[in-house]
Amino acid sequence: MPLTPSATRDLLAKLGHLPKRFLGQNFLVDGNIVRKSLELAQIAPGDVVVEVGPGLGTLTSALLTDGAEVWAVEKDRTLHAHLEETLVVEFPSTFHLLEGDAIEHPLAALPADRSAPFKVVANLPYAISTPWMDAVLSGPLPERLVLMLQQEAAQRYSASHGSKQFSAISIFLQSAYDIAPGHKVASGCFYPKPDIESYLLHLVRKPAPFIFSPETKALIRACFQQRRKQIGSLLRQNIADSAHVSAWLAVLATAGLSPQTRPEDIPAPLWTQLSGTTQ
Ligand SMILES: C[S@@+](CC[C@H](N)C(=O)[O-])C[C@H]1O[C@@H](n2cnc3c(N)ncnc32)[C@H](O)[C@@H]1O
Repeated sequence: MPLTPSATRDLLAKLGHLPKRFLGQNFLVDGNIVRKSLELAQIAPGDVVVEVGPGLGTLTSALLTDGAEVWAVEKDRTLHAHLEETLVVEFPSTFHLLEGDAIEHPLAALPADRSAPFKVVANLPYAISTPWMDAVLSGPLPERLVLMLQQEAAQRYSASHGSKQFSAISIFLQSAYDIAPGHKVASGCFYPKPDIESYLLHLVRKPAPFIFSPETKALIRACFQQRRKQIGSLLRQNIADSAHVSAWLAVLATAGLSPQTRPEDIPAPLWTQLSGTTQ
């Protein structure tokens, strides 16, 4: 698989394919980043791995060569066809490739009987990273994820309460995963070079991960859409049952937080307790 900008350019020319910006087609061309991704994911022979957007197959071929069983979903028809003719032929029993959208198939159609345990390794198309992550957090949960992300998304996912980046996705993610400090990745590691900063983030599932119900997720999202408002009025505005509102406020009071607190100042672990009061 191509690992230099010129080899990538040549392969794209051979395929008659121009990288599509709207599909986030910035292909990895740096062997160190590929190795680092596999190392962080602790890939061992026999591991089941989901990949979103295999593209020209750079990460995919390293995963397959290291003995992983890969389930991948690629939206681009030309790239999907190229992989069908190359890696699917080379690894017929360990490479499972789906042509489709990762938002509809966040785990690349990984069957339930192959999903315990599994990992995710992906150089994500940046436009879908948060909706895809949100879909993955509905479970079954990967034990480990190594993700190439836009720096801004990586900061949002790992943000602490009290910061501007702290948001609903920070809460959902941090309630299920421990997030290791990420690595900044230079734009020269991709072809074509992206005009945004990239970050390699590494997430490890918590021993007792918390999955929010769809109703509680919607409520938390509604609170963060008006993040400058006070939690007391946000709860009254979004919950019809006043007993629920009182129960949530009582949990906050136990933690020393008043109804005047803003959503961004409530720590992630408290939101999981608040969630319990609605069930
Ligand atoms: C950043 S590139 C990564 C390519 C390759 N994995 C690499 O590291 O070189 C993102 C890939 O995701 C694919 N893609 C974009 N949107 C997608 C979607 N909604 N579902 C599945 N694949 C998608 C693109 O076609 C592209 O191949």
